[in-house]
Amino acid sequence: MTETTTTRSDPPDTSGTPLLQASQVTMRFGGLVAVDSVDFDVHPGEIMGLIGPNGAGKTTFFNCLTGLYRPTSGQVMFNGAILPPKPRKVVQAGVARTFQNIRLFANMTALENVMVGRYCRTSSGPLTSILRGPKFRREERQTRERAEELLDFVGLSKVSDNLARNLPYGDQRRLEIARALATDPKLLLLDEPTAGMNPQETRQAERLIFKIRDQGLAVITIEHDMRFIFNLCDRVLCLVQGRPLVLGTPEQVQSDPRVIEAYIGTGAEAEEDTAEQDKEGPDA
Ligand SMILES: Nc1ncnc2c1ncn2[C@@H]1O[C@H](COP(=O)(O)OP(=O)(O)OP(=O)(O)O)[C@@H](O)[C@H]1O
Repeated sequence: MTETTTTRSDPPDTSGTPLLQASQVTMRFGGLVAVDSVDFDVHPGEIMGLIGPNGAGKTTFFNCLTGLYRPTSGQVMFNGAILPPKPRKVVQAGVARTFQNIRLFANMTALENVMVGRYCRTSSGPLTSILRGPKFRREERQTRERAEELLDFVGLSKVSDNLARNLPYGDQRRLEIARALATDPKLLLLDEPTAGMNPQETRQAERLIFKIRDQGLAVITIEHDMRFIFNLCDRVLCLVQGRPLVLGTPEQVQSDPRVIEAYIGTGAEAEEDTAEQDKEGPDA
């Protein structure tokens, strides 16, 4: 196994064909353009960050990259082929994701949750499964072994038999990542992986993502915690009102006055909204 690097490494080689390439991706909801002509790419071993104020279109863009939405226009290529428009096929192609709100099977154990992720790679048909034939039993054993390895990888071996709903919040987030990894992805998308975490859990999440990168996976992450994003990512794209504002290294993005303005501007608007609500009273 490769030695784990727990810091940003030298930038990965981006001279080859990107693993994922989004070209002019646009997503409209009626009259609202949630994502507007976005170009974006990610290479194997690269960690990309997606930032932007609330409502900038980050999750909608993620949904376009994972087959949940078919873009209104534009194209997403993954591993040399057009991304299939169905989430299940996207997973089989090698793209896995986690969601902003945790979506575990609450009444299943940690181990069972990870095993579920693995089933997209098994091939036993309904009959073999019902009869519990040799092929089924072999696949079931391999699935369990791989799930145990992944729980160990994310640091959850000790709680493998605990129900997901009884795990602390940070562990539930790591479990979601283990389940996503069980699908054998080449690209992992994380939607606000540290939301609600304390600083210690956030640092743990950072280390885990570096470990995943060190296995050769590409990672794209949405996050509002700028320290996390700028520590972690090789490149960062800032979206504002669905449009790409800046794409560059963390150093370039964090010092770009347009990015600072986009965030401060949103803060000022939020204050205006609060002042307006105060004038109208709580029942308005
Ligand atoms: N299914 C939908 N139907 C209609 N409008 C939508 C839909 N999904 C998102 N939107 C709108 O698209 C815009 C972008 O939303 P999106 O959730 O992608 O932003 P975001 O950057 O992820 O925000 P946040 O940081 O708050 O999660 C918003 O104006 C939102 O209201």
